[in-house]
Amino acid sequence: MAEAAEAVVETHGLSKRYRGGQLAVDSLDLSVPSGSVFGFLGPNGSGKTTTIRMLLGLIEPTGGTAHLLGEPMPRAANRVLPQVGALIEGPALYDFLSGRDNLIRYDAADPTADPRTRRTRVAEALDRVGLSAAGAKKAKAYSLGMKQRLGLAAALLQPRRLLVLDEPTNGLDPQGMREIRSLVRELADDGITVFLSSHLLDEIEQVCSHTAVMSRGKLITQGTVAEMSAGARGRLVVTTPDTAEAVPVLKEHGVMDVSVTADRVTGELPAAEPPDLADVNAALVRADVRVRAFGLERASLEDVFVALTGEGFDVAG
Ligand SMILES: Nc1ncnc2c1ncn2[C@@H]1O[C@H](COP(=O)(O)OP(=O)(O)OP(=O)(O)O)[C@@H](O)[C@H]1O
Repeated sequence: MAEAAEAVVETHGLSKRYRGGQLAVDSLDLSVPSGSVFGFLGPNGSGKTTTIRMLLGLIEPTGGTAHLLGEPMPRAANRVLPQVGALIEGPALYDFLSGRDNLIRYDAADPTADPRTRRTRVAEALDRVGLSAAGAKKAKAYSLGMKQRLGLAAALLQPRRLLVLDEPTNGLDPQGMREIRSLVRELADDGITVFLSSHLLDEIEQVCSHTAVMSRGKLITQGTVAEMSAGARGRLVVTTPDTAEAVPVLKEHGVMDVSVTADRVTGELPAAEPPDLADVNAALVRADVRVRAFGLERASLEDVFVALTGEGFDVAG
């Protein structure tokens, strides 16, 4: 029998009201299963960074509780944080030092790190993020993506149970994004739980097993990415040169919100008593609609977000 996975991050009623009066995080109940790649999704300003800062004990909550690796934060910070790697708002790097020397500085700043094994640890961390060959280059010659990978290497100098990454691909070009995403998958394969925030829906769909969706400081939903997309109904898509003839047939079968773009007619199936798709297809053929393709488009997380909030997902910024 499968046991419920232990929660690596658990919050109850976690809230933060900033001094200006703004309730940035409102009664958050979050549960991040061990071994997951957990995508913390929300538009800019929805409270993700504030939550991450509370989880890591960088700011005090104004309400509720947060547990990291089963221990209360910020009380147990000294015991917990050595097992947690974090990358928030890009790594602080010395531009005039090489990538390797930057890591040596990070390692030397850790009082628990044995100086005798420092060089090995640094070499292994560089190797893990694919920067061995570039290790001797000055950090100022690094691309943004390489700097971000160096930041990850710094977070991986010690064995970690949890990695917390705040918008790790923000500002990166597509190649840099791909590198970070595949690195995240590799780390998860090694058994590290990864908690990452993002305002990019497709990023969450590509790399995460689980997700929590935030809007205006509140948690809207959480669960596995697969369950969430399956829960939202996809749109019916008919590809045909006879769009004008297809529209009334779909409407007769209860399809709602029918719209036409080029040779595609799409519409939403009613939740109550959806028509049998075989009947809809047969009716199209009877009405001499020449059908090139017919099927349900998989629902995206964006559909889920829109269905739950009634708002568009603003990906600007
Ligand atoms: N130090 C602060 N003092 C007052 N208000 C703040 C502070 N930090 C954030 N806020 C406000 O709290 C809300 C949530 O911000 P937060 O940075 O947590 O959101 P976010 O989802 O991480 O967005 P982003 O991706 O833009 O960082 C915003 O309205 C923001 O303006």
